Amino acid sequence: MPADSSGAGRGWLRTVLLPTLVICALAVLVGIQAVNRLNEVNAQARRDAFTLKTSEITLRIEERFKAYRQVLTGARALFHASREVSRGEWQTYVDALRLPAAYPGIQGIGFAAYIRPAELRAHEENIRAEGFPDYRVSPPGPRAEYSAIVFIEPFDWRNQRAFGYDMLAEPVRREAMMKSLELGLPALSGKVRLVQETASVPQAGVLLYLPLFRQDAGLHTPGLREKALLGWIYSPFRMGDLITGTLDNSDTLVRLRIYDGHETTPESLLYDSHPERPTAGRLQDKTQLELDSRIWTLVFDSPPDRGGDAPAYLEQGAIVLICGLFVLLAASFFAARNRARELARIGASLSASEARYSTLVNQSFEGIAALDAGLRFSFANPRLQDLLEAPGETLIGTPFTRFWPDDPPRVRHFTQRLQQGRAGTFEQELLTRDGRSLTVIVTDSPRLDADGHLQEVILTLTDISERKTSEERIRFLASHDSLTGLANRASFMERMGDSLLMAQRHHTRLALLYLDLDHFKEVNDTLGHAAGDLLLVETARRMRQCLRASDLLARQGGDEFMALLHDIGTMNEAMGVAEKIRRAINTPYLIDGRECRASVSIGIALYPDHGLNLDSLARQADAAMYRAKSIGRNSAALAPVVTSGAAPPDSPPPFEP
Ligand SMILES: Nc1nc2c(ncn2[C@@H]2O[C@H](COP(=O)(O)OP(=O)(O)OP(=O)(O)O)[C@@H](O)[C@H]2O)c(=O)[nH]1
Repeated sequence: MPADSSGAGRGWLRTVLLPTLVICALAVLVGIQAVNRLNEVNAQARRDAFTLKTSEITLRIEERFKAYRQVLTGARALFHASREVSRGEWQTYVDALRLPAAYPGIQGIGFAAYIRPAELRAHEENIRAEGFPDYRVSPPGPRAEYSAIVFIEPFDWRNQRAFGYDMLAEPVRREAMMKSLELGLPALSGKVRLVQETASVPQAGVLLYLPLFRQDAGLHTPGLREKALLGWIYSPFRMGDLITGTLDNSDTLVRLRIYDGHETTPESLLYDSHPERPTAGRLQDKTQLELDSRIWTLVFDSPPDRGGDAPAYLEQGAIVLICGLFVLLAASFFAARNRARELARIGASLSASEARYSTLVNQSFEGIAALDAGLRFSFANPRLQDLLEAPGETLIGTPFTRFWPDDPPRVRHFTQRLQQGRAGTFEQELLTRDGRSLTVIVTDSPRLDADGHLQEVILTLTDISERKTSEERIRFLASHDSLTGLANRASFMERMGDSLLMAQRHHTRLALLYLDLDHFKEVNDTLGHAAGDLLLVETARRMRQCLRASDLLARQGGDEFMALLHDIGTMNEAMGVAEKIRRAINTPYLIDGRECRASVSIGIALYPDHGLNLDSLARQADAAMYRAKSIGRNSAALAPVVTSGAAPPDSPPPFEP
């Protein structure tokens, strides 16, 4: 992996993944806490609702018994009101109570008379005399005391099964009856099978007894109460009917089991609302209810779980979803923040880079420009504007080649090369807006689009005008005399070599002139060196004027000059040119406002008359010049004619002015 991509990867881990994982972990913790808390709250709410429901049911059973007790108390009042209660009155009273509708579960209201053994026979005869010839107290057999159900309304077939039944003969009933007698209060029996019970699935039964005493008897001791006892007003209850009638629809979801006493054994089970439920509910409540001297244990079980608590799971799911969304939001937030930071960093880097390049471009000593696809300026840095002497606003949109000298083939080649996307570097002469010429090195870099079309060209222009001038100057100085501008000796000799070759080929005559100013030292000494220079320049100019354009003139050094005359016909012709020069030099000068005079001594050597090569001709001309000096200066002298190897024409004597 490249270093920068691994660096970017580490940055992403640090700025996006890590904080997202932290948020994720926090979200999971918070989510777990929230789910746990929600579960606790839900469980507590269920517990509270369950407890409320069980309290409600307990209270309802208690209230129901209060009402039944009231019924018995009402019946006792009937006895007290009419000293002797007839069977008809009893029936009327019970009918008025509308038992099935108003008191569900109650099997009837009865009266069981208390019978001492001595009264048993009379009792049975009295009842038989009322129209029940088969009446007898059951079960039969001698006992210490008897009771017998004499009234039981409604007197239907079921209750008639209990008619004459001695409840004292049965221990459970007896216990309740004796308890009520002992206390003088209502007493509830334990679990019994009612005499009236005939169902194949019998319900457990209980009976509620209220003792009835003679009205005017003292009752403050058990003995007095026993003496005054007439019997018991009582009600038999079928537990199933009793409790089912007590509960409403919402109660039936709860499993209620009622046990007689403190034990919760199958034997003591009085009622089970849902015997089909094998297991205990998630919530269970147990409470003890004291009802008329009897303890009932009520066991409540919550409804069984049916695939969980849907609303709670929905809420937990919502919390998990919110946590997930929170994590996603956090991840996208950190990623977006990272992207924004990266963009800001790139933006800052681009700005810095742009500022850097802008400075470089604007301060560059090179001309820098951008051209559009039509090779028109779209940008030009200040240096280029200076070079072309054109401000930016006039430059933008102007074709680059407009600054070129008229050269259509060169412009065409340049354009084609760039359109092909080929970069190049070349030297180009430019004409500024003001017409000044300058030489630049152009480096171009074209940029093509994906389809290969030219989009832009970046140009760099380096002004080499000064360098070119210097080079030309150096080249010039290498071959010329700097004071007079004439060719120097080396250059002269080189060109003279060429001239000799031409003369050989074309059989023409050349004349080499050595010219030395006379007494030039005195000029320097009297007028000064600068004046001497001016005189040298002027003498050189006058010499040049005396020559044809094709003739060569050079300064050998000091006050010595050389001239090469081409196509010389005769020696006199050469002498004529020398004389012309002599006279021109001898014409007075005005140097620094002062008139002065000069003269020159000239030696002449002809090709091929006086020599066939450079050296011999130079020697001959030099010697002739010294001869001219020696004969008095301000004159020209011809070299002596050489007889061998040359074709000497006429050989004139030294020329005298
Ligand atoms: N002003 C000036 N003087 C120069 C230059 N080059 C050489 N000279 C002087 O020119 C003089 C040349 O002297 P010569 O040729 O030796 O002697 P002359 O005085 O000309 O006398 P003759 O040649 O014998 O007539 C010297 O005094 C040099 O110093 C120059 O470039 N400028």
